[in-house]
This record gives sequence, C-alpha cells and structure tokens, in this order.
Amino acid sequence: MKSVKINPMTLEGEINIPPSKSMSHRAIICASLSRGESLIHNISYSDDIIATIEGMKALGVEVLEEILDQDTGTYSLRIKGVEEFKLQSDSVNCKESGSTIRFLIPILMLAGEKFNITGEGRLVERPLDTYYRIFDQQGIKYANTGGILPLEIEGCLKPGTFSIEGNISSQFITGLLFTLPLLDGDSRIVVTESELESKGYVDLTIDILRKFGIEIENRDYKEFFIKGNQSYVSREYKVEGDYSQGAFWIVAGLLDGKIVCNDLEKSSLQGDKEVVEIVERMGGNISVSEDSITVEKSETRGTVIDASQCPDIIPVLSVLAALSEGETRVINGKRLRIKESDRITSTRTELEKLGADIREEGDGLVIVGKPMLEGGAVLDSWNDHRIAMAMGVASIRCKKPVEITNSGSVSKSYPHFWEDFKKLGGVVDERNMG
Ligand SMILES: O=C(O)C1=C[C@@H](OP(=O)(O)O)[C@@H](O)[C@H](O)C1
Ligand SMILES: C=C(OP(=O)(O)O)C(=O)O
Repeated sequence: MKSVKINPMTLEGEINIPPSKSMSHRAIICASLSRGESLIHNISYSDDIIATIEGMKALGVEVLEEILDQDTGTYSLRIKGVEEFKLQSDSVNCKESGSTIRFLIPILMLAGEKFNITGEGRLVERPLDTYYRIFDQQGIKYANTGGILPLEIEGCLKPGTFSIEGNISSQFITGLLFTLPLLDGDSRIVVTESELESKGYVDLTIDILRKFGIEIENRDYKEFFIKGNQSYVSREYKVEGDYSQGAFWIVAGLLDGKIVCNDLEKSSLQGDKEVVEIVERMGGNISVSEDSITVEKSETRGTVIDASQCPDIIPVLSVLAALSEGETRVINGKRLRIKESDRITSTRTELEKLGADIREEGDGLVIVGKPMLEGGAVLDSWNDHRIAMAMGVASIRCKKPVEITNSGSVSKSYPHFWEDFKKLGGVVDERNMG
C-alpha cells in the first residue's frame, strides 16, 4: 500500500487535464459494438478504463493497435468491433468500477450465454437491485451470494418497458441505452420514484450514441424511447478532457496560486462542468476560454451546493467550502453514500481530522469555512480516488504537513495525479508501505 506525505505548498502552473473517464468508457463501448474498426484518441489507462476494455474483450472485441502519444502519455486505440455476440470468456472482473459493471451487464447479456461478473473493493456491495428487478420481471436466471458479487447471469434481455428509479444511479439507464437499440423490438425506459439525478451522464450517453449512429428519443428525462434493430457505425473519435478531474485543479488554484487547466471544453456536456458555476457563485476568480480554464487565489464564500446532478465533485468542493468564508450546505447527497466510499462520511471524517468545521446533516453536509486548516494529521483515502485527491488539494492550505494513506487509490481514475501535483510545485513524498 502506498502513502504520501505532503508539505503544504502553493501549486502554480499549467496542467493538461486527463481524458474524461465517463467519455472513455462510452467511446470504447460504442467502438466495440460497431461493426468494423474505430479509432479512439486520448485514452488514459486508469484502472476503470482497463476494466471496461477487458470486459469488452470478453465479448470478442479486439484492440488491434495502441498508439502512444509521447506528449500527453495517452493512447489512440484501434478497436475492431464485435461481429457476433459470443463470449470468449465466461468471467468478467469489473475491478472497482461502477460504470463498468452497470454498463456491461446488459451488453454481455447480448450473447445469451451464462457468465460470471465480479468486482473488487466496495464494488462488490454497490447496488445492482435495479437490474435484479428487471431479471425477475423477464424471467432471466441470476445468482449471487447475499446480494453481493460475484453474480452469475444467464439469459437475454427482451425489448419492452423498463422502469428505473431516478435516484439510485443513472448508470443503469446508460447500460440499457447501449443495449436496447440492438434488440429485435422497440423499448422504453420510464424514470420512476423521483426526478432523474446525474442527468448530465445520460446526456453524454445519448450524445455519443448519436455520433455512433444510434438514435434515442429523450422525453424530458421522464422517459426514453429506444427504437430496436439499430446498428452502431464505427468512426474516429477523440475523448475530451475530464471536468471531474479538472475540478481538483480548479479548487487547488483558488486556494492558492494560479493554475491554467488545459483541455476543458467550454461546450462540453459533462455534468461536472457545473463546477464553474458553483465556483463563480462562491466568488472564485475563474476565467473560461473555449478549451481551457484559468483560476487564481480567491477569497471565496459559502453557498448551497445541490449534489444531485454532480456527485463526483462534492468531496473537492467541500474542501473549498472548508476554506471559504461563512457556511456551505451540500444538499441532496444521498447517492454519495453508495460510491467508492460513503462520500458524505469519508469527506466529513477526513476534513475533520484536518481541523475543518464540518458536520453531516441528513444526506448532506454543513461546512463553516476557516482561513486555514491545521493539518498535521494522518488521513485515510478510504480506498476512494476522489477522497485521496480532494485531501491532497486540502493540504495546500494546511499549517502542518499531511499524510494520506492508501494514496495509490488515485489509479482508479487518475494514475498520474501525484506526478501532476508535483509538476505544479507540490512537495510530495511517496512511500511504499508494503
Ligand atoms: O455514467 C457515468 O459515467 C457516471 C455516472 C455517475 O454515477 P451515478 O449516475 O450513479 O450518480 C458518476 O458518479 C460516475 O462517476 C460516472
Ligand atoms: C463513482 C465513480 O465511478 P464509478 O461509479 O464508475 O465507480 C467515480 O469515478 O467517482
């Protein structure tokens, strides 16, 4: 296990934001479901993306070529899509990636064969009940022990009407949107229980599907109509930069120094682009150009942050709130409790160790900002990449050094996070704890 010890230091400079993890999953899947070859540019090999690539290989997809771009360290992948839905392996390990498991379950079912799907870390207990309900309705055989992974599935999805709760995970909707267009008949996804949360992620799915030749009708996020017997069309596609990762450097720049974040498209559909509005509301000095964002040290103030459409940026925005004047309330954060960690509790616990004034209230947080945090504590990443990265950013405005254990968890989405931290002037001592 790795740990980092960070000496508080101003971060300054220019950073190339890594490719969007959400768009990478989607691009690899769309290329995999297309007949012929697609060329996907700007792929970074994080653990989650590797899990999706390996999962698609189980369906017979081939990565024919991987071309390294020396300047960015990212790859262009030439992907040969599946010709016949036939499993090459009856077992798929989704590691710790919620997106991978929820996207791939319906896709792998296209083969109609028995397979095992498993995961690691917290993924073994993250909810899949939405799919179990569909399996029960459609008479699809499945087995798991005590509701946790591994899961064995046998059967094909049939076209029809799928009722999906709007407030558990949009990833079920995305998984179905990838799969239902290939079935022999039309389908509808009806959103139940509450208004759809994480809408931006469904927008990303519908947008990339259109680019690969698949049409989905979005009826105001209440219902999605999916025509059957459609075909994916292979193409060349470049993954854009990741706003969820950009948020760490945006907050870092606001806390101290000046940071230019390259590769963040102004016209992006990513829901986490909301970081810009939230930070503006907090009085942050942020300027947005067509494809980059510049932030400078600012005197920020508290606000109300609705987590329902942008769950992944809450840990790092909580760090900003802990160092902003006045009170911040994070509301509607229920689904944060079912991520890689319970992010309401992990954010609260670790920021408290640094001396922040923060408490949980229902499924949200109440944070009263201070000019500086104490630091001088050993923090735990909870094996959650976003907690590790958020606490790294918090260290910038601590009085004393901060240690973060299990810091290697960043590899889930951003394997070179600590290197980038150092490039911007961070003083990080990385240790292998064995
Ligand atoms: O579709 C996606 O790429 C994602 C959807 C979100 O999950 P929920 O829809 O479960 O909130 C987000 O938290 C996750 O990191 C990625
Ligand atoms: C929640 C996340 O990812 P996933 O759901 O794909 O595991 C994340 O990246 O913060």
